[in-house]
Amino acid sequence: MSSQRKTRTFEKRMSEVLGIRPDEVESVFRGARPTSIRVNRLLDDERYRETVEFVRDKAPGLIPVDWCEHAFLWPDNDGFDDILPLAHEGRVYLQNAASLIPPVALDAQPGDAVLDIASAPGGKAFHIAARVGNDCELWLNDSAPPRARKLAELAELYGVRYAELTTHNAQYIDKSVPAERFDRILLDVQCSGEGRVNLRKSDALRYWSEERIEKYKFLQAKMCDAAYKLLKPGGTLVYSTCTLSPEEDEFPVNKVLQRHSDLAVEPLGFSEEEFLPGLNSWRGAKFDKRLKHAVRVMPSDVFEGFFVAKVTKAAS
Ligand SMILES: C[S@@+](CC[C@H](N)C(=O)[O-])C[C@H]1O[C@@H](n2cnc3c(N)ncnc32)[C@H](O)[C@@H]1O
Repeated sequence: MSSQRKTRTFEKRMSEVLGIRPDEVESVFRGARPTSIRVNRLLDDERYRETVEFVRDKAPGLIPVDWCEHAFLWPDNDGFDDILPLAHEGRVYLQNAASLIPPVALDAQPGDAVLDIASAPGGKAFHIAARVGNDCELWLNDSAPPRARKLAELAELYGVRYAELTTHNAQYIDKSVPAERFDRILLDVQCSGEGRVNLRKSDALRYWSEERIEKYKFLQAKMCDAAYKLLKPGGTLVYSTCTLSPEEDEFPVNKVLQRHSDLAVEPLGFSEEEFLPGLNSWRGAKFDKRLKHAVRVMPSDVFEGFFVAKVTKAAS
């Protein structure tokens, strides 16, 4: 497909998904989304305080995130060169603010058994560990061995303790890991990445296609089903993507809701103006009404496009 035709296909799809005109899509997907800063709460108290003071001094435009402790929006990314070395020392984690949502939604508690099924490079897993001061039994998994090795290095840098690091394929992970083992599971899957598309770049859609979306859709549904089996009764599963196509967002969650009657979709409990409810239909497919509690993050000057659903399993 020519790149112009691909761009038109993308614009048409995103205009339908976001409820905007095709000619408005370019302005939504026009830009570099700034990184946010999460100060690593696993640092000792003094180093933590020093780090907060340093970043606030070098980046006076920081805005604390009211639903996420130790994190700041950084709209202008002013002072970036001063702050970047802190990331190389494990003192801050730099990522788009949308990536702060899943660990907060997961809300792991001290002592929980937690599995992050697609962990690398580790931003969300490290955030989960930091929220409970390493007081959880954290299992990390990523099917790509080189990425898993990097994850192990970064976990050490950020002072994150984990119980296991495995390289299972998420869609079959239930064959290797005991059933009903975890209180909390994060499934932050590989996706078509539409939330990160910057249409100003000539190769922005190089890896994007509707065929790829169809392929991911079935894989992601299998991953959700495998994750369901590993979740304890009373446990919480957070499913997230950095994409906006309903095939990769509502569809896999809808499938797992259809298959298992003991699941519910919970509201996240915090919000931003970019947070929109999950869809209840898409191109003829109807979704479970409870998916309105899922959150689609509209791309903005702060957030990348993102999707998060918080699913709970009834206690037995
Ligand atoms: C969106 S990234 C995860 C980002 C990570 N959660 C974080 O916060 O840093 C998706 C990850 O899934 C891994 N992956 C891809 N296919 C997989 C599969 N079938 N099973 C498990 N992991 C997979 C990729 O190697 C990649 O690291």
